[in-house]
This record gives sequence, C-alpha cells and structure tokens, in this order.
Amino acid sequence: MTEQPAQEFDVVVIGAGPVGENAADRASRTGLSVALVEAELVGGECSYWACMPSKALLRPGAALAAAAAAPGLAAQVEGLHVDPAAVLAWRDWMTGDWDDAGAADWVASAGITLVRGHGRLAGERLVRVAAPDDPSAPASPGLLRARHAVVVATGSVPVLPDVPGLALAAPWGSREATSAPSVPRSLAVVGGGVVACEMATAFADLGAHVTLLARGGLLSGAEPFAGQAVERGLRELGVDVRLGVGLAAVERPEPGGPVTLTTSDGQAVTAAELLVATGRVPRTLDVGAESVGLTPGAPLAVDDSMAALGVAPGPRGPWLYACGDVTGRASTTHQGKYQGRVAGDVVAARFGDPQAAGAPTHADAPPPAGAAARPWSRYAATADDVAAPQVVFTRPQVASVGLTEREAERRGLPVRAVTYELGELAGASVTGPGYAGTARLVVDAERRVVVGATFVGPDAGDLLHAATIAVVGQVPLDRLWHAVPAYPTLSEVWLRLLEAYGL
Ligand SMILES: Cc1cc2nc3c(=O)[nH]c(=O)nc-3n(C[C@H](O)[C@H](O)[C@H](O)COP(=O)(O)OP(=O)(O)OC[C@H]3O[C@@H](n4cnc5c(N)ncnc54)[C@H](O)[C@@H]3O)c2cc1C
Ligand SMILES: NC(=O)c1ccc[n+]([C@@H]2O[C@H](COP(=O)([O-])OP(=O)(O)OC[C@H]3O[C@@H](n4cnc5c(N)ncnc54)[C@H](O)[C@@H]3O)[C@@H](O)[C@H]2O)c1
Repeated sequence: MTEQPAQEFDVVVIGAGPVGENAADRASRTGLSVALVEAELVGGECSYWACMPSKALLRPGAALAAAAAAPGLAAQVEGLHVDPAAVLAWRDWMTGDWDDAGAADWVASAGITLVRGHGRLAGERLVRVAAPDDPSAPASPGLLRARHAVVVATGSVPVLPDVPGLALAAPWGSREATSAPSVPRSLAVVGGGVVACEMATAFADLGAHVTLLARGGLLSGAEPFAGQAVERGLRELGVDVRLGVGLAAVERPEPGGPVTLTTSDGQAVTAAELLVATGRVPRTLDVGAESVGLTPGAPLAVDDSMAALGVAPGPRGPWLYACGDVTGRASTTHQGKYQGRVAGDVVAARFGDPQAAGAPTHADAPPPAGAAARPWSRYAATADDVAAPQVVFTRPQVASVGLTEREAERRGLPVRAVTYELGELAGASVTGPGYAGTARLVVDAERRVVVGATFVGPDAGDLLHAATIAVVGQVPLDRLWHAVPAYPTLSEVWLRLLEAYGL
C-alpha cells in the first residue's frame, strides 16, 4: 500500500541555514504554508561553525593591529596580545553557545513550521524526514508532501584529501577550528584558500605557532597581488608559510598527542593539532537526489531562477528548487541568501497570493511557466555569474567582486585593468604611517564598464560595495567620474583608478 503523507504544506524547504531561512521567509510572505526541515541547528553552518565564530575570532587581532598602526597608540599597545580566553568566550557568545532557540523563535514568528530531522527527497514533491538523534525531540513526521514546491538548501561539507594516515589522525575541519575550546600550542594548516588563510591568522593572533602548507599559492582564485599580500601578512604574524608543498602522509601515534605531517618534498612538520582546509563540496550525498533522477554527491544544478535542472516538472511547472552552497554556484552566505530570495520569490510568484499582507512589492512580472526568467529581474540570480562579492578577513583584508583580470581574459572580454597603490591616497595617510594596499579595476574596454574589482588592505572590505554597485549597474566609466569620493577617505581610490584609466 502506498504510504500517505503525514502532513501537507505548500512549500517544503530542506535545510535551515541562512539560505533556507531566506527562501522560506520569501515564500511564506505570499500566504503559502511553509515547512522548514533542519537536521542540526537552525541558522546553519554560518551561524555556529563558519562566518560568525570565525569573524569573532579574527576581530580582536584586527583591532589590535589597527591600534598598533595608529599614531599615538603604537607605543601603548606594543607587546600586547589578545586574551585567548576572552576571545573564545566572545566567540561562544556569538554562536549563542551553539543553541538555536533564538533562531527557532524567529522561524515561528515568521509563521513558518520548523520540522526537526533529516530530510530526503522521496519522489516528486515528497520529502521523508527521519527523526533527529536527540531522544528528547518530538517523533518524526515521516513523509511530507509539498503541494507546490520543494527547496533544497542543505549547504556543503568539507573535503578530506586521500592522504595516508590523515583520516586516522583526528584532523580538525573548519568546525573544530571555529569551535575549539582552547588554543593549541601549535597548529599545522593544510590548504591555501579562504578558510586556511583566515584560520591561520586567527590562531596566530591567539598565540598558537602556526605552520601553513599550501600546494600552490594563497587565494589562487583572486588577483595575484592578493595572495602575495596575505602571505606577507601571515609571515609578519609569525606564521611559517610554505608554498608549493603537498601533504604526503600524516601520523598521530598517540591519540591526543602531537601529529606529524610529511610533506611532498620530504619535510616533517609536527604540531599539536592539524587543520585541513582543502575545500568543500555541495551536500547532496544524502538528500534523496536519486529519487528524482539526480546524482547523489553532485552539485544541484539550477537555472537562474534556481529551478533544478534535469528534473521532470510537476503539473504546474518546475517544483524542485535549490540555493546556496548546495548548488555549487557560490559559496558565501550573502550570495546564497540572494539566491534564497530569488527562489522564494519565484515560488511565491508562481504559487502564492500577490495580494497577501506582507507580499513583496516590485514591478517585475514572473516569467510564464516554461520561460526563462528575465536577467536582472526579481526572478533571476543574474549577479551570481558577474558580480558576486567576497571579503576575506585576513590581514590585510581581500575584497573582490566580479571578474579578475585573468578570468575576464579567459571569457574573451576586451579587458583593460588599472591598478593603484592605496598607500598613496590622502585617505590612507590619515590612518597613520605605513598603510599598504592595492586596488585593481578590471574594465571591459569596449563597453567602458567595470567588470571586476579587487581591494587589498586594512579595512578594504569597506570599499567593496561601491564596486559591486558599479558592476551590477554597469555604470559607464564616464558616469562613474561624477561619483565624487569624499576627501580624505580611501574611496578616493576610485578617482585615482579612473585617472589611471585615462579619464
Ligand atoms: C570557516 C568558514 C567561514 C566562513 N566565513 C564566511 C564569511 O565570513 N562570509 C560569508 O559570506 N561566507 C562565509 N563562509 C561560507 C558560508 O558559511 C556558507 O556559504 C553558508 O553557510 C552557506 O549557507 P547554506 O544555507 O547554503 O548552507 P549551511 O549554512 O551549511 O546550512 C545548511 C543547513 O542545512 C542543514 N541540512 C543539511 N542537510 C540536511 C538534510 N538532509 N535535512 C535537514 N537539514 C539538512 C544543515 O544542518 C544546515 O543547518 C564561511 C565558511 C566557512 C567554512
Ligand atoms: N570570508 C568568506 O567569505 C569565507 C571564509 C571562509 C570560507 N568561505 C567559503 O568557504 C569555502 C571553502 O573554503 P576553503 O578554504 O575550504 O576552500 P577553498 O576552495 O577556498 O580552498 C581550498 C584550498 O585547498 C587546496 N587543496 C585542495 N585540495 C587539496 C589537497 N588534496 N591537498 C592540498 N591542498 C589542497 C586548494 O589548492 C586551495 O588552496 C570557500 O569557497 C569560501 O568561499 C568564505
């Protein structure tokens, strides 16, 4: 006999990370009933093991460095270090001590039904929820049916390379690093990406002796000067940075004892703990992808309206949507939330009541079923491909949006890049002596619009949103000329870059 669904909702969202929360919220604003299924903590990786704790660990060291660079303060703060116990306590507070009661309250207040348990697709518009491990949790509702749509927002998981001895050596992933109860005396970090660079900075600030091993350079997806500046910054912090070095073997003879890494060039590195930060993959291994004809383990490919590709439509058009890390399109919280808003708005427009109280007001008509969403409309995540911003919270910060010069060339654009040293700005000199940083604009020389920008330097993240607006708005350089930066601020770099371009 066919199993009957225990409950029906208009929309079922699997995964209550920042992205799933946004998709659920947008969909529910047009009167649709929404279930949000969460296997662990409402708020997801970002709130408890990623963005928030990592930034809590990084901020005190950045503040101390800013004070040390300020005239009149340098002598006062010389020799000072961050207080590890206080920083870890601040981190605990930022994560709410890994308690999601506040986030769950928000879900309820938004009129969304929180369903605790592990969700798996079980065929068209069906989601089977397995009870959480927690014995105090209510019994699992079993099978949920979505009348209209299912949104998958299950995030990503870290990758552990296949290196002899590594899995048995109890390595840290980003979760263990960001939730560490104490600071190890020494930490080996494997990887040259965002997590490796940020966590090497944080643990060096906290007093660990850090060795970073990267098989290539640092932040290899960014403009080359970004990784080079971060490398210098890490070395100044005392991090032993070894580039072009792979991992050949790992050994931790005694549980809880030191771990020894053998590198590809035969060196031995011994540390109290080992953090492996070698990338993440979309979390689709255990979401029932096979029940709808998709491949477990592969990213959930979507079109710009966040509708899943390769899935047979339901009676009223596409029914399966995905957003956030699980799609492989972007791997930052803000870009995933943008996708979540698109998915939620598409579902709301297709199935909800546009007159409902709280329904979003905007001019875009939803695309007819079967037609692609118009680029830059509310129903297309157009910015993913051309204007995704990111700030890496290292010292110096690396802030970027859109295309690097290399990527723009690879796409065959008629590229012209201009570069300017931030330290030459009056706005930099007033922060104190020795401000160092670099900015680059990548311009489509035919259309005369900015297609990419990178800023590297202290507080460079604050320069980023103007660049994001320029790229998204495709603002012609001759019009950007009229966006006059205030004096003396770092934003004056915009004027200097335009002058360098020839304006
Ligand atoms: C160390 C670190 C630092 C970072 N710092 C930043 C930063 O500063 N800024 C930034 O923008 N990005 C940062 N990121 C990236 C950011 O964390 C992710 O892009 C973001 O969390 C993605 O959100 P998401 O909702 O797609 O996935 P997640 O946050 O991973 O949420 C997915 C949710 O789905 C749940 N789930 C998974 N499978 C199931 C299932 N089958 N059933 C029910 N529930 C399920 C999970 O328990 C989780 O709660 C960082 C990442 C790391 C690792
Ligand atoms: N501030 C932020 O926005 C922020 C902070 C942290 C993480 N994140 C996101 O989280 C995602 C994951 O970060 P990440 O640093 O783990 O991944 P990443 O893709 O940024 O970097 C992975 C690194 O590991 C290296 N690597 C891969 N396989 C390896 C192997 N077998 N041996 C040795 N090295 C290997 C790569 O060369 C690269 O240097 C990123 O895509 C990032 O967008 C964002």
